[in-house]
Amino acid sequence: MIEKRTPIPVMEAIRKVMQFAKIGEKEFVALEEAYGRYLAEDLCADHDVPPFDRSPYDGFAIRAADSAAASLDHPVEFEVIETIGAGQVAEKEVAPFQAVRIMTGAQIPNGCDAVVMFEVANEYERNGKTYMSIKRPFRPGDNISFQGEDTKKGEMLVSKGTFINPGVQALLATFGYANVSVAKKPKVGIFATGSELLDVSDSLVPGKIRNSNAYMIRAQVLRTGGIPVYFGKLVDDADQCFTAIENVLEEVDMLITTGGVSVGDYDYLPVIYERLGAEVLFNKVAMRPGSVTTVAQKEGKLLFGLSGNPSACYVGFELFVRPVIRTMLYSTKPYLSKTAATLLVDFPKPNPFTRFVRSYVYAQEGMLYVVPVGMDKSNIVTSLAKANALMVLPGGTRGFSKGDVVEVWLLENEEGSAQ
Ligand SMILES: Nc1nc2c(c(=O)[nH]1)N[C@H]1C(S)=C(S)[C@@H](COP(=O)(O)OP(=O)(O)OC[C@H]3O[C@@H](n4cnc5c(N)ncnc54)[C@H](O)[C@@H]3O)O[C@H]1N2
Ligand code: MOO
Ligand SMILES: [Mg+2]
Repeated sequence: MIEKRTPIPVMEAIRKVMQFAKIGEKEFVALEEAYGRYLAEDLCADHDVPPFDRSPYDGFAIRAADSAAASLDHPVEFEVIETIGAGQVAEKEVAPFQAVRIMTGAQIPNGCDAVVMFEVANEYERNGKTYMSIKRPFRPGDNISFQGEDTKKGEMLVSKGTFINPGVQALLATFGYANVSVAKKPKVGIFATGSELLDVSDSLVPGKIRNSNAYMIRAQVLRTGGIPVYFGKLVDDADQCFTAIENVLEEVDMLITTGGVSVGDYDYLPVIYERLGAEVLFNKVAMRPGSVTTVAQKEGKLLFGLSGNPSACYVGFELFVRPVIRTMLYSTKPYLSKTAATLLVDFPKPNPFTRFVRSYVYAQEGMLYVVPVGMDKSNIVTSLAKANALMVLPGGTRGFSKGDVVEVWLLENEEGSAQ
């Protein structure tokens, strides 16, 4: 007699797992290494940006009041007393009807309050001196990039848990973070179980298949921001699996196994959890694929028993492992980003359990559309290559039609979702 398992709703299963999700630790990395990491602290402006009034153009800095009488018929003349480039500061006092030749990015000289672009000035020499004239008045503030106009000292710029993209890198550099406080990447152990598994470089022999889950999961861990630690594959032998798993538990923040979680004669994970003294949080989820997904915890450390079937394994990772990793990376939005899209084909299968259909979402003329990719069975591997989303069809529904608006969870969107 096999043990009877009671499926629990997906959201309840996720909640159970998340009770054991921990906030991670911090570490410092050089700014050059920070791209792709997650901020461990809020980023606040500790000075104004720009830090001084500066010129947004190449031209002449003037005192706007001097230009008040300028017109087409009566140009006003200024003596050009100095030239400054970006990084230089004017040395001379600017008296009435004097100007400083100034380049983009240079600090506005004291007393000046407007910039005249080269294109609207007429520059000439007379008696060994340089002059320029203009034919229209300028107001104070014309063509000035003001101190603090980008951001003011004390403003919160980016919060803890934010993915460091190239824009965040620019901010970190602007505020002088040669070293950046980032979330330490969690170490995620991986075992693939199954006596049928060949190494990637092996030729096919009768009854055996190549181990694809290990490489898929490695990539999913990397995509999520963790460090995959692949311990290799295990044959379906309870003792060997038990010893191997027990030996590595200390080394990792969480452990993923694939395969061996169902009710087959060689599915040893249930026995192994028992021998480890781990508490099984659930061993059946009302979802397809991945209904056999089992999660256990030992002294707060999560053991994810993902299905051996590739699509079920993939979905199990995204639903249960991803939010745990992202929480360790300080994310307040650890779940997959959620949105809605218009279904482009009929999907007549009824859904006794909530179905996560590997799908492709795309935008066209301001609308989002979704199409399932490949065959919707949990042992399918090829559909995964085309999927950029999971279409979520709630349990208890009778099938969906072309034109229906359905929920989709995005697999490759960095933003994430708070629930
Ligand atoms: N009597 C029942 N049989 C099954 C049930 C059930 O409820 N009652 N559930 C089915 C469902 S649903 C799934 S999903 C699978 C889950 O099986 P396991 O998690 O125990 O995984 P295995 O038996 O080890 O393997 C299943 C399948 O996946 C292939 N596999 C395994 N590892 C890999 C790998 N690393 N790379 C690629 N493919 C892998 C394996 O060869 C099998 O074909 O159980 C159903 N049975
Ligand atoms: O767990 Mo199985 O993936 O439901 O197909
Ligand atoms: Mg099995």
